[in-house]
Amino acid sequence: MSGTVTPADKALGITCRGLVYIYHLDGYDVVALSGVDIDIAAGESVALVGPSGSGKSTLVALTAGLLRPAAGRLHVGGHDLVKADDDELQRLRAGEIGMILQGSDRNLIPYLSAVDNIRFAQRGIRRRDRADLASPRELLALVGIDSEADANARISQLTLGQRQRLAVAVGIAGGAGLLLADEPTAQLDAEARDEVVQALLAVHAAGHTVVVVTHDPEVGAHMGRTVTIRGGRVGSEGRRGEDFLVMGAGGTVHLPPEVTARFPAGSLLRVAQDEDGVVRLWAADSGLETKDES
Ligand SMILES: Nc1ncnc2c1ncn2[C@@H]1O[C@H](COP(=O)(O)OP(=O)(O)OP(=O)(O)O)[C@@H](O)[C@H]1O
Repeated sequence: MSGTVTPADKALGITCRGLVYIYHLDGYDVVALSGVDIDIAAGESVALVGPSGSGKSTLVALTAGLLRPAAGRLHVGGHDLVKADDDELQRLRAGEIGMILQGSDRNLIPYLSAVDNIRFAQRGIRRRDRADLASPRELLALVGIDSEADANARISQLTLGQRQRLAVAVGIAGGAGLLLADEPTAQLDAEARDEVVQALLAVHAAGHTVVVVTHDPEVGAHMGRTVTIRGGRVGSEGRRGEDFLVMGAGGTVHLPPEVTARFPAGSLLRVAQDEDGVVRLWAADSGLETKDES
């Protein structure tokens, strides 16, 4: 895969502070995100992982401007997505923010060829900016779709893996500095999954920020960082195979389930810091309390 598409100066970072999102259903509300604090630097590659229903898709949909936060702050590059009006959000989605939705049939126009899918994605870009865009064949080469036959094939003639790689190319076709991908390797076998990962890495190497929602540890392992979303918040963060808790705004820390299982909701906890920097946490009514106070 070549790396000819280089918008390094265009990569966009993400900042979320206390981000809240609530789905309103008949008669009741579902709090999908309950205060997400996250910083993703321009040019990073990040996997969002975590249990089903923890809020990963909601977070990327907000970041793509497809949903609007109920509270909190959300910036993508220099854009304030809370304040942006509908026109600005639409412009961002057409150009600066690329999104691969969950489900392989939602990102491509089935009756167009691979090349025409990319051309279609580029039609929304202002004429004067179009000259700066990579050509469809450059974008296809970047994601490993090199042959003339595949470039001109209709979507139905491509394998599922090729379609997902094409969706990656379509995602950045408008010059996006940020590519968001929601479960891009679901339903793929290991070989096709690895090819999609290579396509995402090529896009990242070409200078784009890449954020991938995934349940697949193999996918997460290839990203620079993994962020675990748990119960609508950032639970922990993985770097080079090690998992860390993340200090949130105002000193909030989301403890891992094996720790919270030991402390029922409403438990009173004591916190102490040793001289060597180790922070200890224990229940106020445990034996340790007496021991420590002696
Ligand atoms: N359209 C919707 N209407 C109501 N509730 C929703 C809707 N979409 C998601 N939810 C709820 O919001 C919460 C977060 O869902 P979300 O899809 O963001 O999680 P997720 O981590 O992406 O899950 P998965 O890994 O299964 O895709 C869940 O409780 C889910 O049931």
